[in-house]
Amino acid sequence: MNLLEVKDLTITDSKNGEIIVENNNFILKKNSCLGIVGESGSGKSMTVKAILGLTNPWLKITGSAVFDGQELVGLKGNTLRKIRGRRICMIPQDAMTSFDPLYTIGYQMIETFVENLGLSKEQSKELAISSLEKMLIREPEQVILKYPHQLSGGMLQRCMIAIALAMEPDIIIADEPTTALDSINQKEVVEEFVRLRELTKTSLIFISHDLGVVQHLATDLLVMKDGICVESGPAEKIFRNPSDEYTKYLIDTRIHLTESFIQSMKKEEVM
Ligand SMILES: Nc1ncnc2c1ncn2[C@@H]1O[C@H](COP(=O)(O)OP(=O)(O)OP(=O)(O)O)[C@@H](O)[C@H]1O
Repeated sequence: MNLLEVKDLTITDSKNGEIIVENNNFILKKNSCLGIVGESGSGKSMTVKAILGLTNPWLKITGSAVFDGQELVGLKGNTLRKIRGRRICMIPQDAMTSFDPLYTIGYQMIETFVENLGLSKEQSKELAISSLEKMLIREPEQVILKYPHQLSGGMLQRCMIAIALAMEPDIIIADEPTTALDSINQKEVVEEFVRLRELTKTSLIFISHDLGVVQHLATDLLVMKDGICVESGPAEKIFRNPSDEYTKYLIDTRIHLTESFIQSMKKEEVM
């Protein structure tokens, strides 16, 4: 079943007439993961922000994005805010800036659950701890007492994923969630997303410029370049037999990078 159906989504900067994203089309099926890939500035973030009504007012959005039977393009105020908070959750690039430095992680998780799920403070605290446990975070009772600066970027990102998990949304959108992390934390966070997909029936849109990251998760792919979708379809098929030159380039660079990484690891082993 299609959960989100995007048709001819176009974003134009009304200040200068520049087209930022042109005629984007894709479908997110229930219980699937759509990977949106492409280099920086190709329009990946803009595409999802437009769907969620998070773009600046001078950007004109045309086309359609139907979520569970409801058109999102042109939807205003409270209705969209409710969908955004509860049914579609967005995990940002940098968790460090998403948490308020003045409050503990627990306080912020509890506030979110009280407000969005209508739970009591006590129930919200229990949910905070159990959702951190599901993300295999050790000593969650201690973690919720910490302030953001006392935790690593990877840990904060895992807390973000735990919040999204607890909200049980229909869709989680993760916008380059590993970009701000070092490679060890990146690997861990990707593993959390794999676990999240196994634990829940939540559908996922995972944005990344790194095909290697997406490869572990995506069931479907959308490849973007200069605001245009150059290729889309089942991930396995695209990885096996890409039809677009740019997709081929992305896959080749990825293979090259992986090979040089393996070679450098071998060298270190010899030394
Ligand atoms: N507020 C804005 N007004 C006008 N143009 C914008 C605005 N924000 C971004 N853009 C432009 O839109 C284009 C697409 O940006 P977008 O952030 O979607 O790219 P991206 O593929 O997500 O890149 P990244 O991986 O760096 O996040 C860029 O050329 C950018 O300069």
